[in-house]
Amino acid sequence: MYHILAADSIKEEGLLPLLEMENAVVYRGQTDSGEIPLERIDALLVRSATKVTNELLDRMPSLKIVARAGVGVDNIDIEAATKRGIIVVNAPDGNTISTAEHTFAMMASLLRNIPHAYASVKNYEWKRNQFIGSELYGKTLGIVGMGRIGSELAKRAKAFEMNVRVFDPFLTKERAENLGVISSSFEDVLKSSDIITVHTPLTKETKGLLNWETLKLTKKGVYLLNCARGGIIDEEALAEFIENGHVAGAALDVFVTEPPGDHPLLRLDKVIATPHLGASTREAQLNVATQVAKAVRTYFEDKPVSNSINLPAMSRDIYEKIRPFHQLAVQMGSIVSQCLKEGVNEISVTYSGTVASLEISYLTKALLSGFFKNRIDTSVNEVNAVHIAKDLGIVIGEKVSGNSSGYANSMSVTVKGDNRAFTARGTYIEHYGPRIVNLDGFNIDFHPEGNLLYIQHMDRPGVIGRVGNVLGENKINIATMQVGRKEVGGEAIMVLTFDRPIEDAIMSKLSETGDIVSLNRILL
Ligand SMILES: NC(=O)c1ccc[n+]([C@@H]2O[C@H](COP(=O)([O-])OP(=O)(O)OC[C@H]3O[C@@H](n4cnc5c(N)ncnc54)[C@H](O)[C@@H]3O)[C@@H](O)[C@H]2O)c1
Ligand SMILES: O=C(O)CC[C@@H](O)C(=O)O
Repeated sequence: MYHILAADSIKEEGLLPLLEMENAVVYRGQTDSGEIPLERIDALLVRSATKVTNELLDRMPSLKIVARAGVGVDNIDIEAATKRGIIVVNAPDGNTISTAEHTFAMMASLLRNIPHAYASVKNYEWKRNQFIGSELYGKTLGIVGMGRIGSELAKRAKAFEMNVRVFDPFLTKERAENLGVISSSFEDVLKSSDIITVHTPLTKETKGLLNWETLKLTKKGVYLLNCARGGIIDEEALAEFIENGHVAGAALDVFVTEPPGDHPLLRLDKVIATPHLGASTREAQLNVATQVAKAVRTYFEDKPVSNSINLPAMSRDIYEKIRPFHQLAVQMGSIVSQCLKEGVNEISVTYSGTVASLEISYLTKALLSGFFKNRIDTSVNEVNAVHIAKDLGIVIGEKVSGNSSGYANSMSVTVKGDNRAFTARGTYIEHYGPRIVNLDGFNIDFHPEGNLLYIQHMDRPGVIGRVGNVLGENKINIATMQVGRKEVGGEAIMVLTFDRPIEDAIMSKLSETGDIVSLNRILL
């Protein structure tokens, strides 16, 4: 049974994909209410109120997925989640239109004094001269951050015949042309805009993007808007620039601390504000809740989850192509881990043939998860495998090669330890499934599954028979057996599969049969 917590008043209707699951129980409530069995929760759905901190994650040891019903994930400690192997997903486009419309409404309200005029009329006043505003028509709107919301806002501004200048370091010339906007430098946007609005995520780079220095570059009488995240415009600097008359007014939907309490900006008449309402429409809330509920359900159904923040994005089509190799990668990681029983310093994976054109970084992560599974206590998966490798000081290599050794596709992994290295090569053959075709330089061909025994021995008459005898005497049935050698009379290998694991006592007997170099049980 999966235990799912939907916090932060996520729209109930959107939870339907989860409520319909027979093997899930959905709790509603806050993580700090004391009423939720946090230690049992497998999936956590949040909006912006819940802060998914390292401490909260410590109290949720069963957590596997955090789903943010919205865009910004700055309320989630992604690093801490990733280290624990917790997948983080968001709903990136469900509230785009709502937020763009809200920003537009804020802009119009600000320039036409609507909140102030409304309050005055409600106070039975009729002061028409006091609320003279400005037209949007012909004004230059500077948009900082031309992603989903910035782009939708630009379209609306164009419809109002505004000039749109934008700054986004990742905006291509072609996209700017398609949107009919002028792509400029940040400085140029600051200097030329009558109204500036920010639509970037809150990151180390964007925190205080508009600050004491950059605000000086703006036009006197500029209007500023922040419907993205508190702190992108430095709040203290903004208050000062409004008070000294440089900034004509500001519209804020977001604050560094929410709710902002008795905030200096709220005492200023030229500031209009809403309580983080950008995404607060029925449509957006249904969209984002449905998107994340579907993502969580998909995850529990063991299917690829789109919109993951800490895994490569993958469509269903791409996943279907990668799926067979994914299983092979996990098995290969596990095989090399069990065959080289010592600390490793380096793991290098080489892809060739058809697999090389797929999302190989995902396969490398899968291989690492297979490698670490039997080595460390922490639950390890594609999300945290690279972190774990880094923490252990293991160097990860990943490359594509033109040499697939005659196979349509091939994956090869070499692990280097303090004393020796070990290599395995695998391939996926249509209708046959995954095959291991080389172990430690020996050509072989076996299906990587179940209880295996990997024996390195001298290529001498009688070795195979003696191994068979020991197993037969101990009533162990050999399911399959493959042999490989490099040269006659040199070293050779056997890979045997069984219906049950081989006990320690039998391993000792096998090691004593003569001409055995090494024995390794492999459990896949
Ligand atoms: N007020 C609300 O309720 C509400 C609702 C939704 C989103 N948001 C906020 O709006 C932000 C934008 O949302 P979106 O869906 O458009 O995201 P997005 O990822 O589509 O767009 C963000 C854009 O910012 C650009 N960017 C990043 N760093 C930049 C920098 N230093 N300078 C200029 N541009 C930079 C990126 O290239 C990207 O194009 C979100 O991160 C979220 O914090 C707020
Ligand atoms: O949950 C909300 O209402 C806010 C969402 C918004 O800030 C976002 O980043 O998507």
